[in-house]
Amino acid sequence: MSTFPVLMIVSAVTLLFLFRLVRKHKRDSSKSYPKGSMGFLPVIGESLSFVNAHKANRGQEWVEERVAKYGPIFKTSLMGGPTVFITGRAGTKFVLGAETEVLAPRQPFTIAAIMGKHNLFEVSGTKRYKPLRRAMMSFLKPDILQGHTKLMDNMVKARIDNETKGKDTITTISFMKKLTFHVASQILFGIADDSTEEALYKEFGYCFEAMWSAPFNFPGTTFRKGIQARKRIVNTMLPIMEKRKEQIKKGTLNPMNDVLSCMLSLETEAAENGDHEEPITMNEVIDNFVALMIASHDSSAAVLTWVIWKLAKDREIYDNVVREQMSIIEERKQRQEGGGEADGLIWGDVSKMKYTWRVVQEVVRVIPPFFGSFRTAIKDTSYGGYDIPKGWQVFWVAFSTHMNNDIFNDPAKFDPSRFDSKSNIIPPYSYLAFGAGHHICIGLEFARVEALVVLHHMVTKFEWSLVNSDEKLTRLALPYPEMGLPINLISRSSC
Ligand code: HEM
Repeated sequence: MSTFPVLMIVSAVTLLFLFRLVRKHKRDSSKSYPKGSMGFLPVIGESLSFVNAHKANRGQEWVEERVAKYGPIFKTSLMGGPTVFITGRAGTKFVLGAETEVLAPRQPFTIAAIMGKHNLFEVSGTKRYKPLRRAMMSFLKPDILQGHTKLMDNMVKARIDNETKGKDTITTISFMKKLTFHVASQILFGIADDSTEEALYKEFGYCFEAMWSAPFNFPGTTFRKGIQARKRIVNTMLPIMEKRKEQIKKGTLNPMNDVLSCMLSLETEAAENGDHEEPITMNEVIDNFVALMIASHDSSAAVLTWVIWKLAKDREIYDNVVREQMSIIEERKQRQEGGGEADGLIWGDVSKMKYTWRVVQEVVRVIPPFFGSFRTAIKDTSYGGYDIPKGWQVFWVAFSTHMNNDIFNDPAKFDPSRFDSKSNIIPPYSYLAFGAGHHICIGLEFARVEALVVLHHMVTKFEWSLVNSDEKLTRLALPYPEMGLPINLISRSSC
């Protein structure tokens, strides 16, 4: 065969390639990208240096170094992709207030694989986001949660009594993880059977580890163990969900019983009514069960652990919290004597725990459970004079407003009174412990009630001291005490 046609084809392809390259270069050189370093290694970029700094609780320094060098908007390469960090209140407002059609939350590969492709974080920016969020919110709104306060109170009290019986030391993080998992299982998901809860607790433990592991799906890897655990979770939950769907259909189960039933009832209703909105599918319910369990219990456990730490460190704050909680007990006694509500906390009691809640808010201002999080540009966009091309990641950072002197006066000082809304107004997009804008945490009210109920029982039952007074903070995604925060418990009856 003559070589001429082959040469012609090769030349044409080469010319086309060169033409495209020049066009791309021209296009790119007309763009203005933020300053910054993409690291030396392709794909890895600056991921290792960021993750190491983050783990050692030097994430803030890592960001501040780059802000000093490149400005409040800088580029880097993280988790396999070009990433723009946007700091400060106006920048945070841009990121968190952006429509999901422009910037959508997307999780790194390992997290998305564990939570499933239909989870709320992954589907934002698609038409499935709104019906799913609505289904969850129908249970998580305050007027529905009110009805569950008593049950939560009984459950928390019983679990704390049981888990501390005969013990004078507990490891706070594992104690709180089990407690918040228990509350989430029963109240959020209606799982009342202890052995199912225990089995799920173990499986979710593998899932957590896998979410932050290297994405290698080979036998024996942490990621593979998480994927297998997820499969077992699905196998455990599917028959439970099928049974519950039947009960809702027959009218023997109130769909407002828990968030899982809310999602299942929408599936049932939409399927029966032939609604034009596509019904929520079983796959969507299961993925969002996994995502909600992960979103709900670990963050609450981390927050409670740091509040316990703070209360052990700061006697004045601790005394103020104790005073408020003891007054709730006093009021309850008076209520009972007057023939009112029987034993136990009710919604009205929780609403009075204003100081304790301000302490929690201040703890998560100083130690935000989420350092920040990713968005992905769904289309080309720009901010602050810089272009952000489609596909690039954008990262918002909580401390950049939490530690800003212009927003929080003397930000290094621990001062719960900043959250007293009568004397202070915190500008929008400044306090980011629970996010802000379109994706603000839907579990905030649940987390608030849970934290207050747990703290009520802890401070009215015990005094405590830290086993290691200088325990360090380490971060995976969430902030954990390096040694799990062991504390010595002294029962109040023996104080
Ligand atoms: C103290 C505990 C909690 C903290 C600190 C927390 C924090 C956050 C933050 C910072 C976000 C925003 C993430 C972003 O914009 O990228 C968020 C979103 C979310 N949280 Fe929470 N959360 C907590 C408890 C809960 C609970 C109890 C639930 C469920 C019952 C929950 C469910 C969610 C969901 C589903 C979203 C995504 C909302 C959306 O994209 O529309 N969280 N949370």
